[in-house]
Amino acid sequence: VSATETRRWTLNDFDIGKPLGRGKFGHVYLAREKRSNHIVALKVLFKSQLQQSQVEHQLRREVEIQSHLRHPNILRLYGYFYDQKRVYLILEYAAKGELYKELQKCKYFSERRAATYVASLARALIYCHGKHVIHRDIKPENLLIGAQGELKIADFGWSVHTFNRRRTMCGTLDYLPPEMVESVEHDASVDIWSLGVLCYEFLYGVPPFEAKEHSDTYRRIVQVDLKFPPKPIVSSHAKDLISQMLVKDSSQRLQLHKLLEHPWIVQNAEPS
Ligand SMILES: COc1ccc(C(=O)Nc2ccccc2)cc1NC(=O)CCSCc1cnc2[nH]ccc2c1
Repeated sequence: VSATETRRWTLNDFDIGKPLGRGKFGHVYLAREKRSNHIVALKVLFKSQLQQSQVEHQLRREVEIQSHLRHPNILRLYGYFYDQKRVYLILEYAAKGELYKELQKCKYFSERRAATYVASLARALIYCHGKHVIHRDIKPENLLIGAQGELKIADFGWSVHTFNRRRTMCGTLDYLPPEMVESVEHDASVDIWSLGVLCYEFLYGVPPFEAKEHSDTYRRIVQVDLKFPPKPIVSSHAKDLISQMLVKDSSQRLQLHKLLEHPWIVQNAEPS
């Protein structure tokens, strides 16, 4: 299923399997490309809904962004096609499923598992930033697990090229950094903040600024009200790394390449 093939895909090229999930704009199915027997995820989007939500341009831009991204920790978009009523995205299938389900099952991850995931996400984000793409939506719901247990950033519903930064609010508040919650200009350092929130949630099972009311979460984010509970026991290296990422002044946040040299990552992440 090489994306370079400029062939016109049609539905007849695929055997459709079980539903994998339901997104806002449509359903996702397991599918097998008939000639290669390659297993993929086929996302079906209804043109009517895309038009209603005026996201066709965003989808086009996203397909454009995705077609240039090739990284082991970024879910591939192999290609797309459409018919009268629907647009079909041919996506990589992540055999071990959704990360947030795994996190719910384990409550929280070991330091080795958390560090391995954080390191692979850091490498994927360094790669994206190198291509002037900031992701801005790094949260458990947007992460999948590949057949070898590797993490895949899977949803580019909100990725933008840095030159046209948008300020629309996306997803839950929990993962947004102060500059987005206060909707001021932002840059690639938003991904470092979100990675810090994710690292905290991997280790404690809950995001750091969680609160009952949106207004309380908002206040805890802008005040960077960061607290480390006594349980589960987490190493001081891990807390030090999180404290260097969840910094209000985006210019003072730990740089992603520095993260890969942090003692907690060096001592705990599996070699890639
Ligand atoms: C690169 O990825 C994507 C690229 C684009 C879009 C998208 O919909 N863009 C959009 C739509 C409308 C308007 C504007 C933009 C979505 C994804 N990614 C997913 O949807 C992830 C889960 S579907 C795949 C998949 C794989 N492997 C699995 N294993 C278990 C479940 C599962 C599920």
